[in-house]
Amino acid sequence: MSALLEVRDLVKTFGTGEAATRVLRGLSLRLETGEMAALLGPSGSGKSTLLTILGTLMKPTSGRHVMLGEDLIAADDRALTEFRNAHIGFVFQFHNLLPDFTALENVIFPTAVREGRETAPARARGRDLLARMGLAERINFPATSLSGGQKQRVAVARALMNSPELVLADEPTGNLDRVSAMQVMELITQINQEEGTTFLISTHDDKIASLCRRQIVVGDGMVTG
Ligand SMILES: Nc1ncnc2c1ncn2[C@@H]1O[C@H](COP(=O)(O)OP(=O)(O)OP(=O)(O)O)[C@@H](O)[C@H]1O
Repeated sequence: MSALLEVRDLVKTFGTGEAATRVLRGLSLRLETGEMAALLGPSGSGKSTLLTILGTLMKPTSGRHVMLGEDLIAADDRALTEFRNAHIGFVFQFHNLLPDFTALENVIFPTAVREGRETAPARARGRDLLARMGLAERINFPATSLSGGQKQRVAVARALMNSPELVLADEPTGNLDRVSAMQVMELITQINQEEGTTFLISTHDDKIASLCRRQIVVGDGMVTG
């Protein structure tokens, strides 16, 4: 395996002066290509902050951040947006689907916006991903008519649309019942194994974490295990 990304000595401080909160305190982490890792740690330990930085949605106060050989600290906003669109997918606890759009429209919408139109290859990729998520029968159903677990599977398909090397998932099963959570994890595992997509999944659930080959524990703003 080779390094997909590495962060070193990450510090993130929110606010200034007496109100300053140092959330990350010199965190270092390396993720190899093809890993499937759980991100664990108590509430407030900095998991979401770390995922936001790894997703290039926010820069750290200081530290190094390299992914696919690119120095993301030096990159400007435009370069970061391009990098993120090409290489990183996101799944959140709340799926954020557009309620009046169908499952397929939700999956291809971000790509269609970026490309300025809906292309036939994008529709084909969207259909294929939804079929792999077990949603072949639901492709043209509006998002509102889907169950919580089905919506989250649409969100996973959306994250995979551009074949990202890295998917960051912030408590993707936090809002699901056990059966739906396991289905989502099975599909993630399958994509990880078949396509070599790297997943970093934050969770409070030990059962979910145990399905990942690696467990990364964050405590007090650093990796503790
Ligand atoms: N934009 C912000 N401004 C100020 N403080 C923030 C901001 N974002 C996060 N924090 C603080 O940083 C700390 C870590 O938050 P973060 O959401 O990263 O933790 P977490 O480990 O993901 O927690 P949880 O498991 O509850 O989701 C918290 O104390 C939070 O209040």
